[in-house]
Amino acid sequence: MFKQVAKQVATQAGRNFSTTNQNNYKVAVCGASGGIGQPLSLLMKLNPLVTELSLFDIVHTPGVAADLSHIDTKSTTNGFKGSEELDSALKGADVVVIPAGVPRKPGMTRDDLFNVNAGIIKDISTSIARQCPKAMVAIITNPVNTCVPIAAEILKKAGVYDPNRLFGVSTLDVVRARAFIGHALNVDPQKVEIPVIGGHSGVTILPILSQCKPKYTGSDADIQALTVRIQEAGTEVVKAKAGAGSATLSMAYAGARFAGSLLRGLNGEKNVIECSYVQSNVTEATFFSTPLVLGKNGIQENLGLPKLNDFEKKLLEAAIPELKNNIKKGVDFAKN
Ligand SMILES: NC(=O)C1=CN([C@@H]2O[C@H](COP(=O)(O)OP(=O)(O)OC[C@H]3O[C@@H](n4cnc5c(N)ncnc54)[C@H](O)[C@@H]3O)[C@@H](O)[C@H]2O)C=CC1
Ligand SMILES: O=C([O-])CC(=O)C(=O)O
Repeated sequence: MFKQVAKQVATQAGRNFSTTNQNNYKVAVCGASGGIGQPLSLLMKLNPLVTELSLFDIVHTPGVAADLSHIDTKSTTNGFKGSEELDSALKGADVVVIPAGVPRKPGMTRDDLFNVNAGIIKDISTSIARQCPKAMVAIITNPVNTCVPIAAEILKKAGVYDPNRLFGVSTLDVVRARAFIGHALNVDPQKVEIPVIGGHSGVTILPILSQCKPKYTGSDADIQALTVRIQEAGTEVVKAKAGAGSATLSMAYAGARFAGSLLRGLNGEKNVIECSYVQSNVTEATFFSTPLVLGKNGIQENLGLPKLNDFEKKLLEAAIPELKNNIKKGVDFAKN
């Protein structure tokens, strides 16, 4: 009877669920009081798969948690403040989303954030290894290209690293590509499908416009300009915010979409596909974003490189050395 009802609900929702759904997950947000953290936590509070929302930051989390806890959704919300409460915040989490750390100001590169943010990722990863070694970990903190290898090394040192459960969040690049293409083609951006592969900074961001659906019909000059706009979209926001930080609201949306996809995969939904920056043997770079099928154990299948045209092959060639440097910097930091 229960199975029948569950199947009916799944069919009504138009989704392909298995009938062994758990439907109750603990999500921890680290950096929950920040420009991304607050709206991201709000969106996670609205996710029906979440039953426990754990908010960690070094400031303000009691207030953020009290505020969100008055929303009439089923999840409980708890705030944890300061490094001494990090372990409690992460204990038993199924998904950990990390937007902790400093953002860019005009004139800075993402790599300029390394000195502050590398240590933050190291500390949070160390606690993850102790408190929720099986969690899906989604790193938003920049430089993503370097922070993900740092987390991998820390988890390796603790003997709990599972490359299928560690993700760099590059979803905002896909979200932006869909927005820009949708508006250029005058179609609903939600109907646009486009892989954005590589990493998450400048030339390492590779929008594969040749594989866009519906077909992107711009001229070669349009393709060149749109590619650069997607690669530099973060800087566009940093400049527009004029010293008040970088993308927060669009990132919260993108982060909630990615965390939501991790939860849907965990919950047995089929065909959940996202691009994300993960350990990879698809190219010479040992971390690389490609489309992934997400499932109960994280990455179920890496769908590999989409078909590339000559222009995109050149973009890939330019990205690899930069990515390799970014990755080495993270590995060296964590090893020493
Ligand atoms: N992956 C992506 O596509 C994007 C990444 N980002 C990155 O996300 C990060 C956060 O950006 P914003 O929210 O705008 O910054 P923010 O400064 O508004 O918030 C950061 C939060 O992290 C907290 N924090 C600092 N140290 C911490 C620690 N040790 N543990 C826990 N929390 C700590 C701060 O108290 C603050 O509440 C930045 O590194 C930024 O570059 C931003 C946009 C897009
Ligand atoms: O540009 C930044 O510093 C923040 C970021 O990663 C983005 O908006 O893509």
